[in-house]
Amino acid sequence: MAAEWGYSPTNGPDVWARLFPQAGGARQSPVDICTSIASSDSNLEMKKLTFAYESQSDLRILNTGHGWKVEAPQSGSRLEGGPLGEDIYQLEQFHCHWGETSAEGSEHTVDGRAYAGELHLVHWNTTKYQSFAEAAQHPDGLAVLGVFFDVGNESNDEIEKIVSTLSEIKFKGQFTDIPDVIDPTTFLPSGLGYWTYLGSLTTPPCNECVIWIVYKEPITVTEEQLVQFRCLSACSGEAEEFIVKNYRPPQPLGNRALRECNA
Ligand SMILES: Cc1ccn(O)c(=O)c1
Ligand SMILES: [Zn+2]
Repeated sequence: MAAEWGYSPTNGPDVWARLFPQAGGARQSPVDICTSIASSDSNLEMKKLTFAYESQSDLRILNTGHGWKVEAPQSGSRLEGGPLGEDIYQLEQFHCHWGETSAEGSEHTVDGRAYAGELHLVHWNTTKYQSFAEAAQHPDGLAVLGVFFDVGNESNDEIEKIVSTLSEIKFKGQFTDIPDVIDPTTFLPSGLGYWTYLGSLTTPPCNECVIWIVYKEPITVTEEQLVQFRCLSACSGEAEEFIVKNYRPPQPLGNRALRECNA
């Protein structure tokens, strides 16, 4: 039975490549965003990144054993423009990465600085591919919007809708429906400037199929909300092994272009 990957010293990011060869590739994510080498590109300003999401209720949230994930296949959603060429990408799911304390937790870092967490809105290329699974096999198959979390005093109402369900999915494999209406647009910061580069999934099998779009401006969550994330269990049974961290550290950017758009 393949060893279960995770984030501990014996099954974490340092050893993923043994079981998942792509994890050792040259186009891996996350990366440290070195702002001094980010190049602005007028094409990104001209072809504005646009998104349109539906508000949905009864979305299913599950405990994957590596965190929470909201399944949000939205045939009516559209992410296009910016670095996405002529293709239209559709929302599939969103989830989050966090750390043991709020001093860490994001996957991407900015000039070496980590944020307290990072939300990923995962989309797939419906112009070229017939399914999410097929898209994940191609270099332009997925587009992931990354949004950093800063810790502040105001609770994030949309994140609170997620937090309020976590007691029902304490154990790996459990799922429930989020009764509240979720509007993914509310997860996005007010300032829409972003960095973009070609990368990968940040969890095994680490397919090199993602066009990353990481917003510069963080959104705010509270420490209490992050504490609730850390109470999820990585196990399905009684043995409680809390998911206190589920972020992959930055990988080499290599000779990849890092572009920015100050929308
Ligand atoms: C599809 C996928 C899987 C894992 N992660 O972390 C992502 O951000 C996207
Ligand atoms: Zn992710």
